[in-house]
Amino acid sequence: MTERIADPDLLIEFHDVSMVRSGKTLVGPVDWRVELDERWVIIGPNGAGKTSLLRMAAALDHPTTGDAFVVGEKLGRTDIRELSTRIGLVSSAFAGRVPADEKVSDLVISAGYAVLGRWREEYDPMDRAQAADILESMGAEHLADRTFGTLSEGERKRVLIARGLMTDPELLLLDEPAAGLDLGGREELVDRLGTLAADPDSPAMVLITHHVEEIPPGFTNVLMLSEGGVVAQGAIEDTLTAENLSTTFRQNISLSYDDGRYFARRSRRAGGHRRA
Ligand SMILES: Nc1ncnc2c1ncn2[C@@H]1O[C@H](COP(=O)(O)OP(=O)(O)OP(=O)(O)O)[C@@H](O)[C@H]1O
Repeated sequence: MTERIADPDLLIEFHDVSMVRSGKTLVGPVDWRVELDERWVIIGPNGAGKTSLLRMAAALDHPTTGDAFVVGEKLGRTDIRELSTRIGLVSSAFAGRVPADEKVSDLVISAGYAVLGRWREEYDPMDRAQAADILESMGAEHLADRTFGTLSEGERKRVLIARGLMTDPELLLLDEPAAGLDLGGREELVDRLGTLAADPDSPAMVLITHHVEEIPPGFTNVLMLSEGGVVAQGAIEDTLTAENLSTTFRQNISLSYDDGRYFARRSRRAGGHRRA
Protein backbone atom coordinates (compact mmCIF):
# COMPACT_ATOMS: atom_id res chain seq x y z
CA MET A 1 0.00 0.00 0.00
CA THR A 2 1.36 3.47 -0.84
CA GLU A 3 2.09 5.63 2.14
CA ARG A 4 -0.04 8.72 2.62
CA ILE A 5 1.85 12.02 2.48
CA ALA A 6 0.94 15.34 4.12
CA ASP A 7 -1.18 17.90 2.28
CA PRO A 8 0.93 21.12 2.44
CA ASP A 9 -2.20 23.28 2.74
CA LEU A 10 -3.35 21.64 5.98
CA LEU A 11 -2.17 22.30 9.53
CA ILE A 12 -4.02 19.30 10.92
CA GLU A 13 -4.91 16.28 8.83
CA PHE A 14 -6.42 13.32 10.66
CA HIS A 15 -7.53 10.22 8.76
CA ASP A 16 -9.57 7.73 10.78
CA VAL A 17 -7.63 8.69 13.90
CA SER A 18 -8.45 7.22 17.27
CA MET A 19 -6.76 7.14 20.66
CA VAL A 20 -7.18 4.03 22.80
CA ARG A 21 -5.75 3.83 26.30
CA SER A 22 -6.17 0.98 28.81
CA GLY A 23 -8.54 -0.72 26.34
CA LYS A 24 -10.85 2.31 26.16
CA THR A 25 -11.39 4.47 23.08
CA LEU A 26 -10.91 8.01 24.39
CA VAL A 27 -11.66 9.60 21.03
CA GLY A 28 -12.27 8.53 17.45
CA PRO A 29 -12.37 7.50 14.79
CA VAL A 30 -12.02 11.11 13.60
CA ASP A 31 -11.45 12.55 10.14
CA TRP A 32 -10.48 16.19 10.53
CA ARG A 33 -8.75 18.79 8.39
CA VAL A 34 -7.71 22.27 9.52
CA GLU A 35 -6.67 24.82 6.89
CA LEU A 36 -4.32 27.76 7.32
CA ASP A 37 -6.97 30.45 7.75
CA GLU A 38 -9.45 28.45 9.84
CA ARG A 39 -10.38 29.00 13.49
CA TRP A 40 -11.95 25.88 14.99
CA VAL A 41 -13.98 25.30 18.13
CA ILE A 42 -14.12 21.82 19.66
CA ILE A 43 -17.14 21.58 21.91
CA GLY A 44 -18.55 18.73 23.96
CA PRO A 45 -19.41 17.68 27.51
CA ASN A 46 -16.94 16.55 30.18
CA GLY A 47 -15.14 13.38 29.17
CA ALA A 48 -16.09 13.67 25.47
CA GLY A 49 -12.47 13.30 24.35
CA LYS A 50 -11.68 16.95 23.57
CA THR A 51 -8.36 17.08 25.42
CA SER A 52 -7.34 13.70 23.97
CA LEU A 53 -7.93 15.09 20.47
CA LEU A 54 -6.06 18.28 21.30
CA ARG A 55 -3.10 16.36 22.73
CA MET A 56 -2.69 14.65 19.36
CA ALA A 57 -3.04 18.01 17.56
CA ALA A 58 -0.28 19.30 19.86
CA ALA A 59 1.86 16.25 18.96
CA LEU A 60 1.99 15.35 22.66
CA ASP A 61 0.27 11.98 22.10
CA HIS A 62 0.19 9.56 19.21
CA PRO A 63 -2.91 8.00 17.68
CA THR A 64 -3.57 4.32 18.21
CA THR A 65 -5.10 3.96 14.74
CA GLY A 66 -5.16 6.06 11.60
CA ASP A 67 -2.77 8.59 10.09
CA ALA A 68 -2.28 11.97 11.77
CA PHE A 69 -0.30 14.85 10.32
CA VAL A 70 0.28 18.06 12.26
CA VAL A 71 2.01 21.07 10.63
CA GLY A 72 2.89 18.71 7.78
CA GLU A 73 4.65 16.14 9.98
CA LYS A 74 3.41 12.62 10.58
CA LEU A 75 2.82 11.80 14.24
CA GLY A 76 4.93 8.90 15.37
CA ARG A 77 7.67 9.82 12.90
CA THR A 78 8.68 13.21 14.19
CA ASP A 79 10.59 14.20 17.29
CA ILE A 80 7.99 16.07 19.32
CA ARG A 81 10.59 18.61 20.50
CA GLU A 82 11.10 19.73 16.91
CA LEU A 83 7.42 20.73 16.71
CA SER A 84 7.21 22.56 20.03
CA THR A 85 8.06 25.97 18.56
CA ARG A 86 5.72 25.46 15.57
CA ILE A 87 2.65 24.77 17.71
CA GLY A 88 1.52 27.15 20.46
CA LEU A 89 -0.35 25.34 23.23
CA VAL A 90 -2.22 27.13 26.01
CA SER A 91 -3.54 24.77 28.67
CA SER A 92 -4.18 24.74 32.39
CA ALA A 93 -1.95 21.63 32.60
CA PHE A 94 0.95 23.77 31.40
CA ALA A 95 -0.09 26.70 33.61
CA GLY A 96 0.17 24.40 36.63
CA ARG A 97 3.82 23.74 35.85
CA VAL A 98 4.88 27.40 35.74
CA PRO A 99 6.89 28.27 38.87
CA ALA A 100 5.14 30.95 40.96
CA ASP A 101 8.31 33.10 40.96
CA GLU A 102 8.69 33.05 37.15
CA LYS A 103 8.82 36.60 35.79
CA VAL A 104 6.14 37.20 33.15
CA SER A 105 8.55 38.59 30.54
CA ASP A 106 10.88 35.58 31.02
CA LEU A 107 7.95 33.18 30.74
CA VAL A 108 6.92 34.67 27.40
CA ILE A 109 10.44 34.96 25.95
CA SER A 110 11.47 31.45 26.98
CA ALA A 111 8.85 29.95 24.64
CA GLY A 112 11.27 30.70 21.80
CA TYR A 113 13.85 28.54 23.54
CA ALA A 114 11.26 25.78 24.18
CA VAL A 115 12.05 25.85 27.87
CA LEU A 116 10.14 26.60 31.01
CA GLY A 117 11.89 28.44 33.78
CA ARG A 118 14.56 31.05 33.43
CA TRP A 119 17.06 30.54 30.68
CA ARG A 120 20.66 30.85 31.85
CA GLU A 121 21.78 32.96 28.91
CA GLU A 122 20.89 36.58 28.23
CA TYR A 123 17.92 36.90 25.88
CA ASP A 124 18.30 38.53 22.51
CA PRO A 125 17.08 42.19 22.58
CA MET A 126 14.91 41.37 19.53
CA ASP A 127 13.20 38.63 21.54
CA ARG A 128 12.61 41.09 24.38
CA ALA A 129 11.04 43.59 21.98
CA GLN A 130 8.85 40.89 20.41
CA ALA A 131 7.70 39.65 23.82
CA ALA A 132 6.81 43.23 24.81
CA ASP A 133 4.79 43.65 21.59
CA ILE A 134 2.90 40.41 22.07
CA LEU A 135 2.17 41.17 25.71
CA GLU A 136 0.82 44.55 24.59
CA SER A 137 -1.42 42.90 21.98
CA MET A 138 -2.90 40.79 24.79
CA GLY A 139 -3.37 43.84 27.05
CA ALA A 140 -0.73 42.51 29.44
CA GLU A 141 2.27 44.79 28.89
CA HIS A 142 1.91 46.21 32.41
CA LEU A 143 2.42 42.71 33.83
CA ALA A 144 5.87 42.13 32.26
CA ASP A 145 7.83 42.57 35.50
CA ARG A 146 5.36 40.75 37.75
CA THR A 147 5.80 37.13 38.81
CA PHE A 148 3.34 34.56 37.47
CA GLY A 149 2.21 33.57 40.96
CA THR A 150 0.89 37.09 41.69
CA LEU A 151 -1.40 37.25 38.61
CA SER A 152 -5.17 36.84 38.60
CA GLU A 153 -6.64 33.95 36.60
CA GLY A 154 -7.58 36.26 33.72
CA GLU A 155 -4.12 37.85 33.66
CA ARG A 156 -2.52 34.38 33.61
CA LYS A 157 -4.61 33.35 30.62
CA ARG A 158 -3.57 36.42 28.64
CA VAL A 159 0.11 35.93 29.53
CA LEU A 160 -0.02 32.24 28.52
CA ILE A 161 -1.62 33.13 25.19
CA ALA A 162 1.20 35.66 24.67
CA ARG A 163 3.70 32.86 25.35
CA GLY A 164 1.81 30.63 22.89
CA LEU A 165 2.21 33.31 20.20
CA MET A 166 5.86 34.13 20.94
CA THR A 167 7.36 31.62 18.50
CA ASP A 168 5.10 32.84 15.68
CA PRO A 169 3.54 29.36 15.51
CA GLU A 170 1.64 27.95 12.54
CA LEU A 171 -1.01 26.54 14.86
CA LEU A 172 -2.36 27.88 18.17
CA LEU A 173 -4.19 25.41 20.44
CA LEU A 174 -6.27 26.76 23.32
CA ASP A 175 -7.61 24.28 25.88
CA GLU A 176 -10.54 25.92 27.70
CA PRO A 177 -8.93 29.37 27.84
CA ALA A 178 -11.94 30.96 29.58
CA ALA A 179 -12.30 28.31 32.30
CA GLY A 180 -12.28 29.82 35.77
CA LEU A 181 -12.77 33.41 34.62
CA ASP A 182 -15.50 35.67 35.96
CA LEU A 183 -17.95 37.32 33.55
CA GLY A 184 -15.76 40.38 32.97
CA GLY A 185 -12.63 38.27 32.54
CA ARG A 186 -14.38 35.96 30.09
CA GLU A 187 -15.70 38.84 28.03
CA GLU A 188 -12.29 40.50 27.93
CA LEU A 189 -10.65 37.25 26.81
CA VAL A 190 -13.34 36.45 24.21
CA ASP A 191 -12.86 39.96 22.84
CA ARG A 192 -9.07 39.54 22.58
CA LEU A 193 -9.41 36.14 20.94
CA GLY A 194 -11.93 37.61 18.50
CA THR A 195 -9.36 40.26 17.54
CA LEU A 196 -6.73 37.56 17.12
CA ALA A 197 -9.11 35.46 15.01
CA ALA A 198 -9.81 38.41 12.72
CA ASP A 199 -6.11 39.07 12.05
CA PRO A 200 -5.08 37.36 8.78
CA ASP A 201 -1.51 37.07 10.13
CA SER A 202 -2.70 34.96 13.09
CA PRO A 203 -1.96 31.25 13.09
CA ALA A 204 -4.68 28.66 12.50
CA MET A 205 -6.50 28.26 15.82
CA VAL A 206 -8.27 25.44 17.67
CA LEU A 207 -10.15 26.29 20.87
CA ILE A 208 -11.71 23.77 23.24
CA THR A 209 -14.71 24.77 25.30
CA HIS A 210 -17.81 23.42 27.05
CA HIS A 211 -19.72 26.66 26.56
CA VAL A 212 -20.97 28.30 23.34
CA GLU A 213 -20.79 31.68 25.14
CA GLU A 214 -16.98 31.33 25.10
CA ILE A 215 -16.77 31.10 21.30
CA PRO A 216 -15.08 34.29 20.07
CA PRO A 217 -16.59 36.09 17.07
CA GLY A 218 -14.86 35.18 13.83
CA PHE A 219 -14.37 31.49 14.63
CA THR A 220 -15.12 29.68 11.39
CA ASN A 221 -15.59 25.97 12.11
CA VAL A 222 -16.82 23.66 14.83
CA LEU A 223 -16.25 20.01 15.72
CA MET A 224 -18.79 18.62 18.17
CA LEU A 225 -17.76 15.61 20.27
CA SER A 226 -19.77 13.29 22.48
CA GLU A 227 -18.47 10.13 24.16
CA GLY A 228 -15.39 10.13 21.95
CA GLY A 229 -17.33 10.29 18.69
CA VAL A 230 -17.90 13.17 16.27
CA VAL A 231 -21.54 14.34 16.33
CA ALA A 232 -21.00 16.93 13.59
CA GLN A 233 -18.27 19.12 12.11
CA GLY A 234 -18.16 21.89 9.54
CA ALA A 235 -18.74 25.61 9.05
CA ILE A 236 -19.88 27.05 12.38
CA GLU A 237 -22.96 28.83 10.97
CA ASP A 238 -24.34 25.56 9.54
CA THR A 239 -23.13 23.12 12.18
CA LEU A 240 -23.56 24.84 15.54
CA THR A 241 -27.31 24.26 15.74
CA ALA A 242 -29.66 23.58 18.63
CA GLU A 243 -30.22 20.08 17.23
CA ASN A 244 -26.50 19.25 17.15
CA LEU A 245 -25.97 20.77 20.61
CA SER A 246 -28.90 18.76 21.95
CA THR A 247 -27.37 15.56 20.57
CA THR A 248 -23.91 16.49 21.85
CA PHE A 249 -25.05 17.38 25.39
CA ARG A 250 -27.92 14.85 25.48
CA GLN A 251 -30.60 17.31 26.49
CA ASN A 252 -32.85 19.78 24.70
CA ILE A 253 -30.82 22.90 24.14
CA SER A 254 -32.05 26.13 22.62
CA LEU A 255 -29.52 28.36 20.96
CA SER A 256 -29.49 32.02 20.06
CA TYR A 257 -27.05 34.14 18.13
CA ASP A 258 -26.42 37.85 18.54
CA ASP A 259 -23.67 40.13 17.24
CA GLY A 260 -21.23 37.31 16.45
CA ARG A 261 -21.83 35.47 19.74
CA TYR A 262 -23.76 32.33 20.70
CA PHE A 263 -25.92 31.76 23.78
CA ALA A 264 -27.38 28.43 24.91
CA ARG A 265 -29.72 27.18 27.61
CA ARG A 266 -31.80 24.13 28.32
CA SER A 267 -35.05 24.27 26.43
CA ARG A 268 -38.34 23.57 28.21
CA ARG A 269 -39.79 22.43 24.91
CA ALA A 270 -38.66 19.27 23.12
CA GLY A 271 -36.52 19.88 20.05
CA GLY A 272 -35.00 23.30 20.93
CA HIS A 273 -34.67 26.07 18.35
CA ARG A 274 -32.54 26.43 15.30
CA ARG A 275 -29.91 29.14 15.23
CA ALA A 276 -31.53 32.50 14.40
N1 LIG B 1 -4.79 7.46 30.01
C1 LIG B 1 -6.10 7.23 30.11
N2 LIG B 1 -6.57 5.97 30.33
C2 LIG B 1 -7.89 5.72 30.43
N3 LIG B 1 -8.85 6.67 30.30
C3 LIG B 1 -8.45 7.94 30.07
C4 LIG B 1 -7.07 8.29 29.96
N4 LIG B 1 -6.99 9.62 29.73
C5 LIG B 1 -8.27 10.08 29.70
N5 LIG B 1 -9.14 9.07 29.91
C6 LIG B 1 -10.62 9.16 29.90
O1 LIG B 1 -10.97 9.45 28.55
C7 LIG B 1 -12.15 10.26 28.51
C8 LIG B 1 -11.88 11.49 27.66
O2 LIG B 1 -10.99 12.34 28.34
P1 LIG B 1 -10.63 13.80 27.82
O3 LIG B 1 -9.79 14.45 28.87
O4 LIG B 1 -10.09 13.72 26.44
O5 LIG B 1 -12.08 14.45 27.76
P2 LIG B 1 -12.51 16.00 27.71
O6 LIG B 1 -13.61 16.09 26.70
O7 LIG B 1 -11.32 16.86 27.50
O8 LIG B 1 -13.09 16.19 29.16
P3 LIG B 1 -13.18 17.52 30.10
O9 LIG B 1 -14.09 18.44 29.36
O10 LIG B 1 -13.80 17.00 31.36
O11 LIG B 1 -11.79 18.04 30.27
C9 LIG B 1 -12.49 10.56 29.96
O12 LIG B 1 -13.51 9.65 30.35
C10 LIG B 1 -11.20 10.27 30.72
O13 LIG B 1 -11.45 9.81 32.05
